[in-house]
Amino acid sequence: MCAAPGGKTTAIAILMKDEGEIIATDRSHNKVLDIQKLAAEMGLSCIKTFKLDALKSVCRRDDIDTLTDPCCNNAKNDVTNQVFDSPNLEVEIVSPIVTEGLNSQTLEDNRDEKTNGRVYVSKADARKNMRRARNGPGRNQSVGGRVERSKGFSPDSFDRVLLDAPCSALGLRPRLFAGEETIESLRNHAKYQRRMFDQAVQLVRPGGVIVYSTEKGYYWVSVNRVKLLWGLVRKGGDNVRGLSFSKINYLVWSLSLEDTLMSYSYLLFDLIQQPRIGGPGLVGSCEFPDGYVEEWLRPGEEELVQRFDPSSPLDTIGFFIAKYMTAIHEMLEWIYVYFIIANEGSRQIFYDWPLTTANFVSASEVLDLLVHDCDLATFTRNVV
Ligand SMILES: C[S@@+](CC[C@H](N)C(=O)[O-])C[C@H]1O[C@@H](n2cnc3c(N)ncnc32)[C@H](O)[C@@H]1O
Repeated sequence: MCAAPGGKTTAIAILMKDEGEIIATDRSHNKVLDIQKLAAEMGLSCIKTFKLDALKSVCRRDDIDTLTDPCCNNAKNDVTNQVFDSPNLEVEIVSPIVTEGLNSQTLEDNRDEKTNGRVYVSKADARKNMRRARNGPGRNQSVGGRVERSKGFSPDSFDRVLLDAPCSALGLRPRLFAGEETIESLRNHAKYQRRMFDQAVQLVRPGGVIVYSTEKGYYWVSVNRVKLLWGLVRKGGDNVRGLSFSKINYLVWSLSLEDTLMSYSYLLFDLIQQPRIGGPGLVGSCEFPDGYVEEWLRPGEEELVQRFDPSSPLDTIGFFIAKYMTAIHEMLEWIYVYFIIANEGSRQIFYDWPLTTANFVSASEVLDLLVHDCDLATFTRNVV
């Protein structure tokens, strides 16, 4: 997910010796072309690319039920069948677009001379221009190409998911400190990334693996420094210099099952050890000026993630990686069960089940129930 321009995708394909199957998706049409181009340059053929908004990576249940969605017409088939046997995939042809130099000035440049220099741009065009400015034309700006647009994939249909979430670009060279973000924008960014993660959770099969990576400045900012920066924020307004509030620590926090969980899917995942090349994550919490407290990692969790700190002796950009494996992993015999209340179809209310030995049940029993949408009655009958 969020695969363009394809650096990690092609690296994975090489590790797989160009065997098996990799689905690489990105929401930007031109960037999907970049993945194709890179894969072709490297002579890799196991990569299939799609234009797909990561927030809509999972096809809707009614699409599965009504068999109308070409990508989801056979929920139990593997990815290959869902996607490539489908005759109805939409194919977009990109015509060459000239977007060189497109920036915030673009709207200004859209002046209609007949209106004496007054700017008239329809809202739709303005949005389109903004999108192009944000996504960029990609390296293939003068070359048209075919991009298949996916309508999403069935739940549980991937062995592994790499979500390389878009970042706020803080902590990236050359502009480590851009100072353009506001508290609100950073929080929204975190929510956006969390929604993507939620999709990844649904896509991966039980027992599968998710790797979440993002280029962030946040993780290399020490707790004290955050507090210091917040001091500056209070003084200087809403502009957070060089500081990006991020989501993965929050996710990890959720995954520690101490928070109200957004989705029961999180119950199924656990951080796992990984080859260590970066430093530990941040432990503690951060209080925002409005009183909101963001919890970071709990003691013991910091070694399960990797944080790359540009201010350390490592020659690195700010970066963060966490790897999750579903709790069905054989090493995990038990999981802590939360009550899931099927609140008229929505499973958003969670009640903590007191932590006693009696309340531990076999992971496979619970997972069987949780993975398949069960209602409270079934859950109670079978587990409680
Ligand atoms: C950090 S870059 C990915 C880098 C890539 N994984 C690599 O290693 O070459 C983030 C990507 O996320 C894409 N992106 C941003 N929002 C998206 C969304 N909602 N759905 C899909 N892709 C998105 C951007 O177009 C961008 O290509």
